[in-house]
Amino acid sequence: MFIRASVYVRSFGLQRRSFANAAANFRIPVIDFSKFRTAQSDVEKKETADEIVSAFKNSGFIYVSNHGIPEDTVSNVFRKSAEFFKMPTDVKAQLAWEDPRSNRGYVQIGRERVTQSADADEILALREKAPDFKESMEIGRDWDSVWENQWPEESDAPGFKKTMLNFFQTCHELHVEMMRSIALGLDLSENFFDRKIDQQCHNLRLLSYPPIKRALLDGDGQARAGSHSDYGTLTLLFQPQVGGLEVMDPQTGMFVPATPIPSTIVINVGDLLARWSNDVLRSTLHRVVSPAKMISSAETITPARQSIAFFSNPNFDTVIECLPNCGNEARYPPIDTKTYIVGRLTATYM
Ligand SMILES: O=C(O)CCC(=O)C(=O)O
Ligand SMILES: [Fe+2]
Repeated sequence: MFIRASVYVRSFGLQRRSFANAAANFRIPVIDFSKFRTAQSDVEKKETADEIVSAFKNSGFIYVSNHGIPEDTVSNVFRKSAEFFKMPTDVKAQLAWEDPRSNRGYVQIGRERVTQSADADEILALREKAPDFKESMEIGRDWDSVWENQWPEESDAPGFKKTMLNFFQTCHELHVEMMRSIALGLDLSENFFDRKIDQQCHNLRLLSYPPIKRALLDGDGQARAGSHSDYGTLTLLFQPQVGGLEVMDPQTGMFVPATPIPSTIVINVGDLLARWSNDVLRSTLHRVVSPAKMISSAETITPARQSIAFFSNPNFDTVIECLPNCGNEARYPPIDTKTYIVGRLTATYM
């Protein structure tokens, strides 16, 4: 099954215009992952793996249904996340994100400006002019020998830590299965990635986008999250019903809404997996803007939005170099995961 991309796209000035034909070929397919997990034969497994890899080659994004994470689990994580962000600002500020090598803690509105730019001055100018209008809480593996998570007091956020740690593990397990499907889809052995991704060097990000005047959000260059690609291997994105996520159609360069589909997870390829695959798999630009559907034409406030992103990474010491079956000539020199990820984070935070 394929979802038709909406006919609405935005120019950078964020006015809506209709490009029905131009956007018509862009598809984010819905993949039924139970067909992979419960496949009766290798042939059956490979069929789903091929579907996934084909989508990652084309759009870089898929919706995954029957992913195995119970709805209750996801709604509980959303609930605990909402409780966290409701804590007083000074309590959250004590948990502040401090170091890109740790990438853990609370990030207040305006500290991050995601962008494709690698130029420090340009990023600073963007951040001053139009910071991302969001706050986030970043959580890493809890047993790291150097970096500690910034947990709130149990009395301030009851059950928060336990919920998030369980969810971290759940997402890790799904990501391992996904990477197995990618291995098969690239004609590698199913367990090719297993030992390279087993140290859980991931980042669970809780996101909260406060209500904001639509006119402000639609201002020049302003967004809830500016146009960017993700850094790691795969991002598992749990979207709310409030829309706003848009994905760039690589053929036309236009952004199209990735309309929320209940019970699915949006999964996209990050830059490191694109690099690992010698650009066979696509890391696609995306952003979060005010949702396309207005409650009424008189609506002036964009409703609050919450989302949960699990950014999965290879082990920090895994060297990323051109995978087998991904072309004869490597486009990029080898790089270890830690150098790459910490470098990207250093550029986007202040
Ligand atoms: O909130 C969302 O839906 C997407 C967020 C995102 O793309 C990111 O944090 O990298
Ligand atoms: Fe993203």
